[in-house]
Amino acid sequence: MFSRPSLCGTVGKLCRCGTSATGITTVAAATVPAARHYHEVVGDIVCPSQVRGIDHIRDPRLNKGLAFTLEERQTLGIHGLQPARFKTQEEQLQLCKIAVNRYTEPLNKYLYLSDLYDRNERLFFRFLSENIEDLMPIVYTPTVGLACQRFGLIYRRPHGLFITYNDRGHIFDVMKNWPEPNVRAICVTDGERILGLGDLGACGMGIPVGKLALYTALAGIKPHQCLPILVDVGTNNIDLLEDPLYVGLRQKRVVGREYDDFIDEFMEAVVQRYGQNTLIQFEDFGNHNAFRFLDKYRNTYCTFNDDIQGTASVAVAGLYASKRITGKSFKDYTFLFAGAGEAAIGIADLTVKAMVQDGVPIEEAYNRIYMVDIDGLLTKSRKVGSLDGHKIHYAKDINPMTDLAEIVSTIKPSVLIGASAAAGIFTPEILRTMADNNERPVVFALSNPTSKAECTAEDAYKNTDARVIFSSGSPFPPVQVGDKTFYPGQGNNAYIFPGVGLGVICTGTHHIPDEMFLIAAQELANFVEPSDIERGSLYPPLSSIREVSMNIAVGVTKCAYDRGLASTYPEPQDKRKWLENQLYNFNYESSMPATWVWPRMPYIKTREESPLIAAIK
Ligand SMILES: NC(=O)C1=CN([C@@H]2O[C@H](COP(=O)(O)OP(=O)(O)OC[C@H]3O[C@@H](n4cnc5c(N)ncnc54)[C@H](OP(=O)(O)O)[C@@H]3O)[C@@H](O)[C@H]2O)C=CC1
Ligand SMILES: CC(=O)C(=O)O
Ligand SMILES: [Mg+2]
Repeated sequence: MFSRPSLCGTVGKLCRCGTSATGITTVAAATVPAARHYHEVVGDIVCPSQVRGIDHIRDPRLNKGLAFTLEERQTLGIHGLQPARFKTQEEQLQLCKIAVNRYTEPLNKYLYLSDLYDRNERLFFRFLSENIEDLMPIVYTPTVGLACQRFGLIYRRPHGLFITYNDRGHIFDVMKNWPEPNVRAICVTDGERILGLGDLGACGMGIPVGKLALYTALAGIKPHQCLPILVDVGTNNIDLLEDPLYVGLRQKRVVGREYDDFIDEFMEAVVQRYGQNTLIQFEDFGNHNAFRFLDKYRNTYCTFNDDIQGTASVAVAGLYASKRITGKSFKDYTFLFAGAGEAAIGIADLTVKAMVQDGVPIEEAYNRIYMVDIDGLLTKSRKVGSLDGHKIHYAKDINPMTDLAEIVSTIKPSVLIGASAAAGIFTPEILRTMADNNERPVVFALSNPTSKAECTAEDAYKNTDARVIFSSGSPFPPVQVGDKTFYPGQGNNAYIFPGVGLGVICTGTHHIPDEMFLIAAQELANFVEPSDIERGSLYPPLSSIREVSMNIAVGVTKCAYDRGLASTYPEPQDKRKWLENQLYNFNYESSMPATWVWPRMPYIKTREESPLIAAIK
């Protein structure tokens, strides 16, 4: 149980369930109004028996499908509303598998899962968490990109909050309409840079919904503690503005002072509604805003930018793991980034930190990193203004070059990292040059979705005599070269943000230092087994990502207490166990009231009276 004052909530009446706030005290708690307990069908402690009849089945948080026992069906007044058969959650999971596999189109699988989420929350999350290799590509990249592009067509029910520019001055009031009182983690986007697909405006909502589904599925953070938000300030995507199916504000993006004031108000409203330590994950904002907001809010709010910091962490983990194959240390690497935006700069900055930690002097670390943006190599001779922000650190005193193939031939990088959203720019020629210059070239094609990757896994292996150490942002199928099959790993921030999120919200961390992302990178790299490397992957299999998330959360928790950033006290001794005790229960719980029952229909046999019913678990 997280250390927050309102642990249970039934609509509008003071709680008489006897539940008390946890004995753990937190600084955050002091900022929240005095603990008042309400019973609601929301949050952590629900009193399921208070929602009876068909409403019980219609509530996805209470619904268990055919797993309601005879006693529960009697007690809840739902007897007869379902067929006679009883099914365990395990049987239901088997059915889900059959059902989702009936669809061949990924978008139809996405819709099936979305319906399941609306119907039966625990079944959805258990299904997702136990089948992550098959289902992550559906709820996340690449299919979530398609779902965003078709958002106006497929939108059905609210999975998050839309706050539009018309709500300025009233954002707190809009936030009050979200029914959950105990949100701990928000993922927010303004839809300006959705994956590598550009400005999708309000259709970008699919991204925070998908990210937060992974918070639960991969790190066990309770779903009611997660809130996806789309701040709708318009879109500059002309196709969307002209599309009759577009569901967002039909106007150009609000910019400048008005936009900044709006985001300021949003941040303040989050704190007012949910407390100072509410985690706010910025996702898929445009480049020019992403860095500004990170700099502006990182020391005053509990916030991080996933595209900058989460991506940095997963990529640096891959670099750590690559050293085990190349046998080199960071000081022997030369890095070339195709892209100099959120992801690339984030990775470069954290790589510098990792190199410095490995004993490389900071100037030497910067010297080892070359970057290319849309205008070519970052050089000192560039016009003033074209080296804005963080780019300046990586500009080199060499002749300008614009052709990536020429740059690769000249710089001779040992590591080539793509985060450009420019599909196919790692041409066969470039990959062959990487192989000519390195015994084991390292190539990351991190852009999402699959259609935006700098190269395919197949191209990477086939143009390097299969010597490449490869990873990609979106999943690629295994590649067969000769008699060997390679299983490329997925260099995606999904390995990082759920574990960081768990550690941060459990500890009530005030703000999140970069150090936590370096710790996360090291935890992830430590989890990589020789067998993963052997099969061609720099990352552990997705099926073990829940264990990875827990290790990351433990590392983040230690850091939060060591650095005095935690506000949940007392400090737990056994941090892993303490974290585990706060996780979501993916299994159905009893729907029977603890102390009293409605009279059962007298002609129905009880478990004891009927051997048939007694056999049902
Ligand atoms: N795998 C993962 O976990 C993640 C992957 N990504 C992916 O990375 C990609 C980029 O995202 P992000 O960094 O946020 O976007 P940004 O818009 O911040 O950065 C894109 C960068 O690519 C540069 N660029 C564009 N076209 C080319 C080109 N043809 N050659 C060289 N450079 C080019 C841009 O140049 P300029 O600066 O001049 O505009 C810019 O520096 C997206 O596809 C995104 O999905 C992002 C986050 C996480
Ligand atoms: C993975 C991710 O965050 C992105 O592509 O934007
Ligand atoms: Mg992103």
